[in-house]
Amino acid sequence: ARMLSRYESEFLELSCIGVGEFGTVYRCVKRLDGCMYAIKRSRRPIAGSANEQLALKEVYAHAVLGHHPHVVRYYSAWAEDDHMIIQNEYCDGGSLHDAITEKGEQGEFFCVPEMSDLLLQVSMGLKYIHSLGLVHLDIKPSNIFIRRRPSSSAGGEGDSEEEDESPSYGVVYKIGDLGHVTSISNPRVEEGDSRFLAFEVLREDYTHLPKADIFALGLTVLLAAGAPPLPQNGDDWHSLRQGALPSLPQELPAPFKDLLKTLLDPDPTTRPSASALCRHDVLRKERIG
Ligand SMILES: Cn1cc(CCO)c2c3c(c(-c4ccccc4Cl)cc21)C(=O)NC3=O
Repeated sequence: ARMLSRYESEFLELSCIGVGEFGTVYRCVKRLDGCMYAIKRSRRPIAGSANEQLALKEVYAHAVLGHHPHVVRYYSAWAEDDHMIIQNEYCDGGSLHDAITEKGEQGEFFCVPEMSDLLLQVSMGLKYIHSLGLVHLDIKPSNIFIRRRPSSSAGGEGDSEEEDESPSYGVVYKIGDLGHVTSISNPRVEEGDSRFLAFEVLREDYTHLPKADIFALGLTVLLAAGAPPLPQNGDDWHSLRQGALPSLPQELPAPFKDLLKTLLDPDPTTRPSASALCRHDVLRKERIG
């Protein structure tokens, strides 16, 4: 009988939750601990190819990034049967892209408190990534995953983190897909999705890379606000990078709209850092009493 692969012997595959050129993602139960994991299986990249670099960056980044409540947790990675396999935390709430699409189908979109919650949580994740000298470079709704915080859970992520772990909507956002992560100081930039790409990165100006993540986060929040799908190129692509906000199906209060404009400022130095966003009073949850 053929030797069972580690994947087959250690995990029970429950369902396929994503297919792309990156590979296939499955929802699995680990037989030993009975916990659920998201496992991505991709063809082993050609030795020495750009894809191999991307695959290695992802695992290196996860190894360095350790544990944070707003970064998808990494458990293991290995190669077998000509495949690369990475075992990550399973986020049961789908991606932010799914959430935006579902709302859009009902003619709904995120309200300002929900967008503030999203912006604050992802800023905390970016603050952590940037504090370790790394940048994500592919921030977008389909790379932000959701955990629906169980109302009264025994487990859940370690509440020991210093960050405020009491999400107002019972939703926890986590930054995932670290395939484009690179070092701030000596960057090897593999451009992410062009719809979220900051103009200065297209021009290969890598002097403010953390601000490229902030720009992509600004466009991500715009989509949550109900903005139409983003252009991949052309005049609309450029006008979004000259400070013009697209028309939104809701009137945003000035303080929030102005904050969003600073995230999308053509000048990266004007955009707030992730750390500044975490302290921003527009995002502070007013404490009751
Ligand atoms: C398509 N897709 C759907 C999901 C579940 C959302 O409810 C998902 C996850 C991940 C990933 C993922 C992304 C990039 C690299 C590795 C993985 Cl496992 C992809 C996912 C991941 O790392 N954790 C996930 O939950």
